[in-house]
Amino acid sequence: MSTTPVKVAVTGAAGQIGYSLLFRIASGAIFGPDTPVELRLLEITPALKALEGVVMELDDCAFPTLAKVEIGDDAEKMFDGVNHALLVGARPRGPGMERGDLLEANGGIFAPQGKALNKVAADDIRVTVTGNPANTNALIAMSNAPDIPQERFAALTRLDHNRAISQLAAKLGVPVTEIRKMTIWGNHSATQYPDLFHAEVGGKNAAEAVNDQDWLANTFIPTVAKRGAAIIDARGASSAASAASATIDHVRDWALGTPEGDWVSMSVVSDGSYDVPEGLISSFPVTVKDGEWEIVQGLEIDDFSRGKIDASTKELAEEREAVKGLGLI
Ligand SMILES: NC(=O)c1ccc[n+]([C@@H]2O[C@H](COP(=O)([O-])OP(=O)(O)OC[C@H]3O[C@@H](n4cnc5c(N)ncnc54)[C@H](O)[C@@H]3O)[C@@H](O)[C@H]2O)c1
Ligand SMILES: O=C(O)C[C@H](O)C(=O)O
Repeated sequence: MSTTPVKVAVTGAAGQIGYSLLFRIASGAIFGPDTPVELRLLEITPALKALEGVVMELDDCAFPTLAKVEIGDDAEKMFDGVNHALLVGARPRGPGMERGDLLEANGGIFAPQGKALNKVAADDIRVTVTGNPANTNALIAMSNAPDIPQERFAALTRLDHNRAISQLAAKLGVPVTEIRKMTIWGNHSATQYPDLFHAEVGGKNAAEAVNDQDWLANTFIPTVAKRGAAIIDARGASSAASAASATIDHVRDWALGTPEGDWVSMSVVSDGSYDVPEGLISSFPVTVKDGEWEIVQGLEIDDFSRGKIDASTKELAEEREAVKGLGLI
């Protein structure tokens, strides 16, 4: 086992997602069995007692890969020297709300956290935002951290990506392992566009394998895009274990690379690729090598897909204007 632990900060560590996420990270699910991790857990002051209980449970697991755990309510202390920051801590939406409705309540969390990361994080810091509205919260954190390269900020659309794979596999009666090159475009919101035209099933085009435009447009896309709301409706609380699992998948692939012949969906800063306005944090198909992501280039975008991508990025542009208005960027 290597001796230098990877330092991973998790915010909102006493919350629902935290309760799934921490144990997976500590058990080596991101960096593997030979890399120790040090956890830095940030919470608001009233949640620190509950967090102490979670740390007692982490201790009781005796994970060989867990080198150290620190907890606290001071972002600058918790983020000091961290290599990965998983920004989960934010209020979840309730029934009848859209994620964008959380902008005012949650946006304010990400400006000071961006500033703290800018000041004290390690030079190789990578920041993943799970807390909603994830894309615009990532934009806020990025905009408040001018010394960290913009490419080091990402928002989570891996849960949507995994949901899309699962729905497609169920429709075609194939294992999820048959599915490659799934893409979520745009915002982690009801306007997101899960794209079957570039996905593959057993090496063949997924839209052709489905051969049912009505299912694709009127069942598949809304089922994936509204899955979060369906879970809130059924569970009375927003997705937690699946969100934690997607966060693990996202950080692992960012750190260790994407598999040959496949790509993943990550919300990253747009360089204008696919006519997504520059500077927005929008979901794209990406490959990762040596810790650096690249947007997959050269995919043909037909009129149907164009309309869907434009609708979602228009919403992201509106969210950007809203947080400008709130003075957060
Ligand atoms: N991107 C995605 O795919 C996805 C999926 C599921 C949930 N989410 C979002 O993740 C967020 C967390 O969800 P949850 O179910 O764990 O919520 P939760 O309410 O159970 O936990 C949130 C935790 O964040 C803490 N917190 C609040 N402000 C903080 C701050 N400034 N610093 C540190 N911690 C702070 C709270 O004390 C709480 O313990 C929500 O915004 C939810 O909507 C995103
Ligand atoms: O839907 C939500 O509000 C939670 C999360 O973003 C999800 O997609 O499950």
